[in-house]
Amino acid sequence: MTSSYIVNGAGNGTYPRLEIANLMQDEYQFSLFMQAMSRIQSQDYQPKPASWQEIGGIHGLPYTRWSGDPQGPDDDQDPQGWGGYCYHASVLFPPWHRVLLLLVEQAVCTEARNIVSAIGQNSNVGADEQAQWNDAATKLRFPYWDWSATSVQTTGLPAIFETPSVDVRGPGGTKITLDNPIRTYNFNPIPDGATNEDIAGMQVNFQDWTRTYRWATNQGDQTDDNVQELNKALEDGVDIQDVDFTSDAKIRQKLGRIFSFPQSAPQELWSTYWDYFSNTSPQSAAPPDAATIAPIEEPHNWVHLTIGGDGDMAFNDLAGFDPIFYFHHCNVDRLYALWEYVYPDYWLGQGYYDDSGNLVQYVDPAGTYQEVAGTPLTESSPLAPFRKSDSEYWTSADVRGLQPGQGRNKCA
Ligand SMILES: N[C@@H](Cc1ccc(O)cc1)C(=O)O
Repeated sequence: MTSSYIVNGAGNGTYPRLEIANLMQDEYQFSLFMQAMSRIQSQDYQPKPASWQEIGGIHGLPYTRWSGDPQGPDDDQDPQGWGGYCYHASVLFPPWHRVLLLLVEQAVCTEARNIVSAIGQNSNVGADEQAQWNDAATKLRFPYWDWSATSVQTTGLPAIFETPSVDVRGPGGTKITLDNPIRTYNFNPIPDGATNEDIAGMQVNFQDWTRTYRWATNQGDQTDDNVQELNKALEDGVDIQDVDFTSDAKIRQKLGRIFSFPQSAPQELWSTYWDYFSNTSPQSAAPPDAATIAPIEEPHNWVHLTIGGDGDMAFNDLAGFDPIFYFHHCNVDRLYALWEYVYPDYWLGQGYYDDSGNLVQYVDPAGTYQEVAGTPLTESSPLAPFRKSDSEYWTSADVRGLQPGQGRNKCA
């Protein structure tokens, strides 16, 4: 049997994830990041579990096993329910996506180190320059896009996400021109199960579209991103039939409410507050301030819709293929880390307390590829398909918190 692809993050010590604009200031890191992204998106990239096609396919479609977990089940365990691996509307929403980010970061940083090793063979590269590349490969982390910055209201989506080609620094002062790997992903192949449909009067053609789109313009061969419409949605919001593409100002306002939790709630409400922070469909009874707090998942959903329009990011099934998904989730993960720092006690643990003081377990609301709906969820539930060893999956407890003593947080 082929072995599992063990997820252990970027490696090489602890370095900050940078905002995309800051990453671009570092020519060496930015070059390695963009080259590594291009390479993992190429056809037949090896190792296969670290290829974009495979990583992108974990979240939603295709409803098949990720090649990094060959010991996982062969089939969708709950064909009536959700068929991807991701958790939404669930207490596991923040930690599951945290581990997905460890995987994509590992794939990119590993490839960046491969690029730097090859530079080491290049006789036009002197010792000083080699040291710069080595340093960049050590420090590189997956960048985030701060959609919560006020500048987004006026400048919209940063241009780097839309420019068709990008020049980066090559070895020995050369220039490398890349098809921009963070603008779109070219499917290889289009995921099984992708459909063409009419959604709120917008025709989406996922079964035919050979690449990811944001606010896809028209159809057939003419399809492209409609950045103007995307930016209009970010700046002012757009309503199409019943779908609300929320403006960035409203998204930011909603985000503020995730930091309006009470500072020191009684212990029996700790898990309830996690429930009301982590997801849009809490299972515990509403705490006293339910009307003023908000879950991180909600502004997160709005960003998906506003960036995607009638394109991939707006659909759980396909969002994971658009490169911007991971910049968005890196920002969500950053906000989640800040929240953990402010509210270190609030945590799902083993469940919540009901009115009679009984401990009640959360359950998986929708099922996943690996799990049937109704399965109990605790801090020890496996976050499939991510393995921390051949015999164990990562758990939420493993990736909990920034405070000393919380979780085991061993990801360097
Ligand atoms: N389905 C979410 C938005 C969303 C889209 C894609 C995702 O991966 C996640 C969330 C909503 O309608 O609010």
